[in-house]
Amino acid sequence: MNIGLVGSGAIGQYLLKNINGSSNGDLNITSVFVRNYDKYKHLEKEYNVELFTDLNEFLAADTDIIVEAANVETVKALLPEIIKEKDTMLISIGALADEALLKTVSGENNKTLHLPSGGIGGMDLVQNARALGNLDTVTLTTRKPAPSLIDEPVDAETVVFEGKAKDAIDKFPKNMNISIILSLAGVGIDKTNVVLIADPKAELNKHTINISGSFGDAEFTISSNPLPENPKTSSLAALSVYATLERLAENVKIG
Ligand SMILES: NC(=O)C1=CN([C@@H]2O[C@H](COP(=O)(O)OP(=O)(O)OC[C@H]3O[C@@H](n4cnc5c(N)ncnc54)[C@H](OP(=O)(O)O)[C@@H]3O)[C@@H](O)[C@H]2O)C=CC1
Ligand SMILES: O=C([O-])CC(=O)C(=O)O
Repeated sequence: MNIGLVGSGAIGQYLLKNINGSSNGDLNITSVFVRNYDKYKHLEKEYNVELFTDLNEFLAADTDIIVEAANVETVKALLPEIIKEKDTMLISIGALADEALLKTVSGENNKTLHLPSGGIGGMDLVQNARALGNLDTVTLTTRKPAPSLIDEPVDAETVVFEGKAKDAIDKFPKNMNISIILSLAGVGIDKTNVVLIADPKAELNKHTINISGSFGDAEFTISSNPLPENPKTSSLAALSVYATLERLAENVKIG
């Protein structure tokens, strides 16, 4: 499978290293879309990829899927064009809090949009629980090392946001993409509760999800190492893109 990558930061380079940098079955990143050619031209030789700065040329290249690992703004700007041409996988899922964009990309003539579970998991469970409309409450509590969330130092753990997912992603677009995948799987951006805690003692990104409905209730916690290249981002987020790509080719589907 030929992959076109948008964004070459912590997640993008993790994918390049683990897909092109190892002898890896069917996956191959062949094209990379960047906004600054000089900054990333070293990737061409390092990973045997072609760099593009023109979106039309990038989309015309021989790729089976586009994988985005850039940011929410880039998704808002580029996704409507990309999804007309190619199956696409997003990690900056927060862009889909924009209901007009979500409607545009869900259009009939579009290609398939894949949304990995990113820094969290259990999205199968959440979707099962809401299947007959009987999911009542969903709450995400995220605790991260304080510098990932706020610039000013704090001595004690501090709640920096408490409210609904639609406002969480507006205030923390680099940390709250998970609140939007959880909303899409569950009860929507207006009903999904979010608590965000900056913890000066934390070393891991810790996400606890509580749901309740007619099935019963569930609570699960993910503690993930931050990626060294971007500590805001959990290593599980990069793994989730990689593993979702691998699963595309499988004909036994789990979950
Ligand atoms: N869904 C989830 O669970 C999670 C989502 N994320 C999200 O994933 C995204 C990527 O994360 P991460 O790799 O850590 O971020 P980084 O900041 O490390 O990398 C972002 C990359 O995107 C590039 N980029 C930005 N704008 C554009 C553009 N217009 N065109 C092409 N490339 C662009 C940047 O290039 P440049 O050097 O030019 O700025 C950089 O290479 C972020 O939005 C992050 O918030 C992260 C963790 C979990
Ligand atoms: O990786 C994480 O822990 C979550 C994250 O940054 C996001 O959802 O934007």
